[in-house]
Amino acid sequence: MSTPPLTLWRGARLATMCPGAPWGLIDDGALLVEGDTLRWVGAEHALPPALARQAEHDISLDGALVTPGLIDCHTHLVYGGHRATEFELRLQGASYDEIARAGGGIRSTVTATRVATDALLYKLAAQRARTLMAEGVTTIEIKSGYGLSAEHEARCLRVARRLGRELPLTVRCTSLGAHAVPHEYTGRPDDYIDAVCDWLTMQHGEGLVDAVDAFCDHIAFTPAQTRRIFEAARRLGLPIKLHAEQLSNQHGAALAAEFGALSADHLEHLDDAGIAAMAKAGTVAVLLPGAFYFLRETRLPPTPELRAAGVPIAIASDHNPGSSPGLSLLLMLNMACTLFRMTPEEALAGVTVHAAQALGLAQTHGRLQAGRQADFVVWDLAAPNELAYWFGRNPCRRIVRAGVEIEST
Ligand SMILES: O=C(O)CC[C@@H]1NC(=O)NC1=O
Ligand SMILES: [Fe+3]
Repeated sequence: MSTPPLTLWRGARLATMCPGAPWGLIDDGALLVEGDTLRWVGAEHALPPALARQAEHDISLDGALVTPGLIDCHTHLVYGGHRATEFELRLQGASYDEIARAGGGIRSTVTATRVATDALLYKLAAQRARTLMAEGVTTIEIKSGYGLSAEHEARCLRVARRLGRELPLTVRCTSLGAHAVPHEYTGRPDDYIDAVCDWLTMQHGEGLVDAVDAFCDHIAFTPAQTRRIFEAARRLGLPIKLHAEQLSNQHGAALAAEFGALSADHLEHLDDAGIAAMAKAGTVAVLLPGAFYFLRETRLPPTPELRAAGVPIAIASDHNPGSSPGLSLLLMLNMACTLFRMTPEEALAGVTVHAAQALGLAQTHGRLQAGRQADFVVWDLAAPNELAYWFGRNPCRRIVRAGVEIEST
């Protein structure tokens, strides 16, 4: 079998995000790409001449900044309809909780999603994915959670899987049946949890699931109900994640850590016991500044305490129609610094190294390192801290995903 061609990208300022230097920075760097993999990464002067001579393509980047492909590790990209009217109601004083309890919120998007055709759900989700991709996103996690029945949850996961097949994008699918109780199960949450556990087996059998998630909060599911979802996931050998401590402290993060969760997400109400449990389990804290901002939250996630405890912090868009209808992961970098007081380097690690870890991709994605998938972005920027500094500007110049340059849309 013929070996794939080697392409040399030289004259780059590499923010490798590898340990050893801030940003893993290599000023006069080079990448050697073989097929979909990084074959060599380092200072250009150290590149073995014999290896350089094998390159069929030689591209000079004139000192441009290059980072790993960006990873959006928490989205709800597949849904129908929108919630702009709810946005107006909240501006007039209604709370997110009140709207949800009155049957709006997630349930209203479930209604719109169930009546949407597969073709429309795919078209809408693909448009959203391409918007994220235009900013250098090469990996996206996509949750279900707006179908809330065996049929419609599977439909949404199939749409997500199709995005990974048809777009130059790595897609990880997360089953989030325990997002809300659908109207047909009103007053019967435990019966609904039974149904979710049952259809999880079918989804897994069809290859639709990479991880399982739930919404553990006072307006959603209890820790006991969440535990049943986790036990079903464990029986299927599926990793878990959790929407935890977003609106109240249900000690969901500690429960997620008990099950060795890949991540616990939101975390505005996370306490010291939850932080310690996450640190011990190696569970990633996924912070979602878009939801914090859009819901006008005031309680900050405990970033200093997470940092002190050594809990890896990831940042994601949480794109969804109710709490975070934004499609700019770069803006999330700025918000992570401006609102959550993370450093620009922590924010970039949050959408590369730590986001990869939150998706179970810690060995293959998130760093510019030999042996990893060749996902990288060339930026019209000189310094890596500019990525969190500029907002409302897209400085992405060229995107390579799995060794193939993506035509900018
Ligand atoms: O409002 C929605 O449609 C989803 C909101 C989203 N889901 C969740 O569990 N927390 C959130 O912020
Ligand atoms: Fe979410």
